[in-house]
Amino acid sequence: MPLKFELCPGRMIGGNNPCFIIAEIGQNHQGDIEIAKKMIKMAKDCGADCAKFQKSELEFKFSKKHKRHLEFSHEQYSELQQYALLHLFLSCVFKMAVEFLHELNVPFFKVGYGDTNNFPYLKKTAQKGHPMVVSSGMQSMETMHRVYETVKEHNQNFCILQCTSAYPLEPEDVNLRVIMEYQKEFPDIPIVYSGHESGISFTVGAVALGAKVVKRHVTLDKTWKGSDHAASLEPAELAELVRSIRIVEKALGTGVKRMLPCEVPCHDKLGKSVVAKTAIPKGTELTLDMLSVKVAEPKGIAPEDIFQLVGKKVTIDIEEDESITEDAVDSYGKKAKA
Ligand SMILES: CC(=O)N[C@H](C=O)[C@@H](O)[C@H](O)[C@H](O)COP(=O)(O)O
Ligand SMILES: C=C(OP(=O)(O)O)C(=O)O
Repeated sequence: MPLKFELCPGRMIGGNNPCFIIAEIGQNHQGDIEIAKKMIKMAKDCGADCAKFQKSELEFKFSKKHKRHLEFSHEQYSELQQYALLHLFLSCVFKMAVEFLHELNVPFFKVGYGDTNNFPYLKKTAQKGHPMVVSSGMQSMETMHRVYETVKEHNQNFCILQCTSAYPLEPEDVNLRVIMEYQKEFPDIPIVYSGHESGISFTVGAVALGAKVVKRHVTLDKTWKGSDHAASLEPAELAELVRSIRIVEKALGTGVKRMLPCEVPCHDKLGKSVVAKTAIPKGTELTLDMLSVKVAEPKGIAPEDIFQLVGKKVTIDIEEDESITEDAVDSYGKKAKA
């Protein structure tokens, strides 16, 4: 079962692939297509991997008067998709939108937390066969198990994201440890983080914990009217988030623990060796109380090998504080170490 899959054409996620960074434009375009285009360009310029919108079919979601001015038409979405200079995808929020987004052929489907436990919708979305990112805001682990089973039956390429549905999100409610719980509960899918906090630190922390995709709301101005702006990143913050994530990814390294070439100067200066605690005449059989560990020149036997010296004879006279080198010990060396 894949821990990695292609979320957008040519862009794998999961495993050691770079974290996929989604700039959520959502409804922060204020219903103005020119602002929407500006935001797509801004997301690209800041280094995000994708700009995301939310497509709702309002008659299925809300009563008649609800914020109609914030919703673009199908034609406008097609125009935006043409405009998009980077991978654009649109989140689907209700049944009819699934059909439209399928027609629009967006690279992947995002299920917002408002629909995560809407199982008929989830199944229908999964059956469309596009890769999926499913939010877990407002849900329980039990529901997320049902979500996993439901989607998995129809679609192997999906990920689940940790999200707390509060704007702006306070540190004590972020619950980044859920990322690790999901990694244990759902080991064959990538885990994702969607943040509604202000600032970038929790999102960077989520990447350090293994989030393979992150999603943050973005805005051109946090003071604009609307519920999401305050929990959104302005361009400079988005750019900083991308920079920080890329640095943290480098810092995550390989996980292989060994002395790295960059540590050699430090080891040359501060690495310790086994030295003689007192003068040791040639032919003496070594005991632990004859040995000490110090920074010494030249380097001698490494401290971790000190016990292997016990019972061995020295082949030369060794002075107090002098390093004990391999050459000075009878039958010491590779064979003794092995
Ligand atoms: C569930 C979902 O879609 N949530 C989205 C993602 O975070 C939000 O952007 C909402 O659309 C937004 O907060 C709603 O704002 P208003 O309360 O102004 O309609
Ligand atoms: C609600 C959404 O996002 P999230 O659940 O990640 O906050 C969305 O993508 O529309």
